[in-house]
Amino acid sequence: MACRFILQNPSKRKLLHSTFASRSASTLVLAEHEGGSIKAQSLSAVVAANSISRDNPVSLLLAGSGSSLQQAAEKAATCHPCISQVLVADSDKFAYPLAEPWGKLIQLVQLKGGYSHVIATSSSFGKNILPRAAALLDVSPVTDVVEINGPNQFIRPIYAGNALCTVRYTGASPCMLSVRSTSFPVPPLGDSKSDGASISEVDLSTLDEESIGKSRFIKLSSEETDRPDLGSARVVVTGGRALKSAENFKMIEKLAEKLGAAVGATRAAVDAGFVPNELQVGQTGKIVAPELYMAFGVSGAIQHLAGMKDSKVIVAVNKDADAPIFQVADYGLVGDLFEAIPDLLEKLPEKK
Ligand SMILES: Cc1cc2nc3c(=O)[nH]c(=O)nc-3n(C[C@H](O)[C@H](O)[C@H](O)COP(=O)(O)OP(=O)(O)OC[C@H]3O[C@@H](n4cnc5c(N)ncnc54)[C@H](O)[C@@H]3O)c2cc1C
Repeated sequence: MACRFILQNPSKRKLLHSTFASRSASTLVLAEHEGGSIKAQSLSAVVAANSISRDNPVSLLLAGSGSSLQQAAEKAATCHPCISQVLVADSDKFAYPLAEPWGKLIQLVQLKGGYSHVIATSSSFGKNILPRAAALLDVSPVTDVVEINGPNQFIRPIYAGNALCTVRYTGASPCMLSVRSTSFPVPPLGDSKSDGASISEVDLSTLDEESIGKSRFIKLSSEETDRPDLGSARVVVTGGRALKSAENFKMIEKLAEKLGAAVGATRAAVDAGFVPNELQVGQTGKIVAPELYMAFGVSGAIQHLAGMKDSKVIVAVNKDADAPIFQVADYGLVGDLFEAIPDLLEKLPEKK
């Protein structure tokens, strides 16, 4: 499969972009930050950027407002030797990741910096922002990349992860990519031997209210939890429809608590109202690849496997010996989860 473009006005495009093949690589990474630090997923995007070519200066774009943005920028400047500069867009307009202002920001930064590649993670942030920025830049993004083989060749899953497709990007610059963070291991923070990248403010004077768009942030509803983030947890405990009720699903939560794990769910469990949508793992949920994935009462439908089959060790408990989950499981127990989970809870030590 090749990415091709239908150019409505090719001469106009030439003003904005040099052709992809003629440029040496330089990459803009769109980074997310929280509590004064870069999110681990964004560090995966840096690792991905670094694998495009050896000589590939990486610029990190951070946007938001307040002191936590500046803290994140300072940490980002030393977090990986390939980062040559950190660009900071400090404005209330970027306090929340709305696609409209972010799209305009990326367009502004790209037109000034002329990057060959723009990379974000395939998180809800990247999925929201990248397509709008790509439309503004008149290019077609390559999404869900799991492997990078040079500046214009990428591997991405298709058919719910049942096949891998090699994409040769033949379009104009920038080549915009969203990458699966689970496929690009995160380096430890602060292990850079370099003195640190330069930090510069993005000149936002040309971004007026009108160009920013009409969307407004209203509110964010999120659950306060001490549990690790599902997308980056080392251990995930998932429950399926077999749990039967939200009350029973609490067993999964208790087990996760004892193991210091994140909680996951199948779509059937989410649709039945046992847990909120943000816990769904799979094709239309989160993609995870923890060191240990434990699945209780999960059949292993193809759409669920698409979100977890790259986990290092998979443990499945299902009373049906023919359940497809056992085809990907490293350890399987044919049995009743209503016996297995209480047994585990009893035998596991209390979390300190
Ligand atoms: C376009 C599309 C996108 C989708 N996206 C997703 C997605 O992102 N994520 C996702 O998960 N699904 C997704 N689905 C749905 C998917 O096809 C399955 O329907 C869903 O994953 C099934 O969830 P489940 O395994 O919990 O339920 P079921 O398939 O009903 O399986 C329940 C399992 O529990 C076992 N069981 C029952 N009782 C017990 C017990 N007491 N002890 C132990 N085992 C027991 C049964 O043997 C069975 O294997 C999608 C579907 C479509 C069409």
